[in-house]
Amino acid sequence: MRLKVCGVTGEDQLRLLAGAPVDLVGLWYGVPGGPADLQLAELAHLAAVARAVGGPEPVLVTLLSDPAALCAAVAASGVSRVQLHGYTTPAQLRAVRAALPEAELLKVLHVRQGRVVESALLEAYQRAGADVFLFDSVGEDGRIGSTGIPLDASAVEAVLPRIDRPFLLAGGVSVAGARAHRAARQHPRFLGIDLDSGARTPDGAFHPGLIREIRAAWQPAPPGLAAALSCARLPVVMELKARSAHGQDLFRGRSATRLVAEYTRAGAPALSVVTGEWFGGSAALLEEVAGATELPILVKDFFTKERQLATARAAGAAAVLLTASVLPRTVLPRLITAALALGLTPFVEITEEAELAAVVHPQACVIAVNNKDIRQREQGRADLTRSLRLLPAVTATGTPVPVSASGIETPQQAAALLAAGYRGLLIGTGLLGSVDLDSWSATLARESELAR
Ligand SMILES: O=C(O)c1ccccc1NCC(=O)[C@H](O)[C@H](O)COP(=O)(O)O
Repeated sequence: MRLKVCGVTGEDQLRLLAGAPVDLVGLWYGVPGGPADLQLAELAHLAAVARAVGGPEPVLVTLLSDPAALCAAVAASGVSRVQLHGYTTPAQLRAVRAALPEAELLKVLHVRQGRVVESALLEAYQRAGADVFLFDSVGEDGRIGSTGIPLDASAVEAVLPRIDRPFLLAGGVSVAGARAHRAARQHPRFLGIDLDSGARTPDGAFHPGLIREIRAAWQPAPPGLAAALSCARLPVVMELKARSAHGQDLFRGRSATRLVAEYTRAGAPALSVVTGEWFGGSAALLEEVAGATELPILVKDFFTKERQLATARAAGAAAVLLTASVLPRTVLPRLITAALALGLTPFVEITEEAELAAVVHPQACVIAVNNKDIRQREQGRADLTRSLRLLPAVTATGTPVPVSASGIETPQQAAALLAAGYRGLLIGTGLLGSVDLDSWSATLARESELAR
């Protein structure tokens, strides 16, 4: 993720920011009346200092859209990134592109009253040669640039499907604001954030500590479930399930937040949260877990409708359980497609080979074999040989990460399933019941190493 700080006016600020986690600094030029507007000579001087201190790279931030004036500023300052902050038209941007073929052009998209003002022109800006988009909020009075007003997340998300350029987010960027922009931060084209007021103390001075905190809060979440399992040393989705199928309390007085911390320390690449009521789950449990982690979260519930998937997505799910044995053959494909459209990984659980016939887009799904049977409310014994039997059929679908789920109690059983060819495991009761989670995962790591 890249972090840009805007409105730098002095050498001392540049030197301070050179020691902070900042990638780009915005130097204002051609912003009449703007509090940080610079004369051409000042712009050239600060750009030279920025290069000399070897810190963040300068960006020329301007309301100008006249190609000749912009060429002169670029020539005088040597700054090759130009942020067109005004209501530049696609035709003007095309002319700037022609005049500055080597420059990186950042086009600002203004968000006002819940919508992107330039929404109808997005494709035209892309065709005209914009390299990067930067979403920024507009004041009630029409004021633009460093307004300090939090950016409207839903206005941004509404246009993201039409954007094929990287994008930055600006407008009142703060630690607290990161949560609202979770979906945008996870978008593959998310490039970073741009801050001004959020980077300063009340007296207007830049504060590296604040910048560091904001950077940490906005860092995009790790990759989705399949990628997280593929890269993990211990590819175990660690589950938070409040009660067993027999009503036994599995949390034993531990809060969800504490369990998240323990699982994270034990090396979990992803978490599963059972929200289903049978297992003592709830939306509040998911909310607590989502607030305590940036790991991908699988939500386990009986999803039967598209709108339930959207609710799970909004609550922080990265993946959703779709249980093939309880969903009608016509419904499963629809839910898989809907989940994918929402940016969710379908975690499709099967218990028989025949259930695979209804799994569409298997390459985009994580397919898991459940060793228990949900139709018996998981009250029967687990059968791990089912996983071994069904592995060839699951692998043949092309799913990137075959998973074995449920009833895995010991690290030795887990290691044997990985050695057999499973790329991921899902474990709840075995981990929640273990007296020493760190030693459970260390044993699994050792056993897996030996099995290799
Ligand atoms: O399997 C389902 O359809 C289901 C639906 C709603 C809530 C929970 C559901 N299954 C429970 C589980 O999947 C298990 O908790 C999970 O596989 C872990 O099992 P275990 O390691 O044996 O606790």
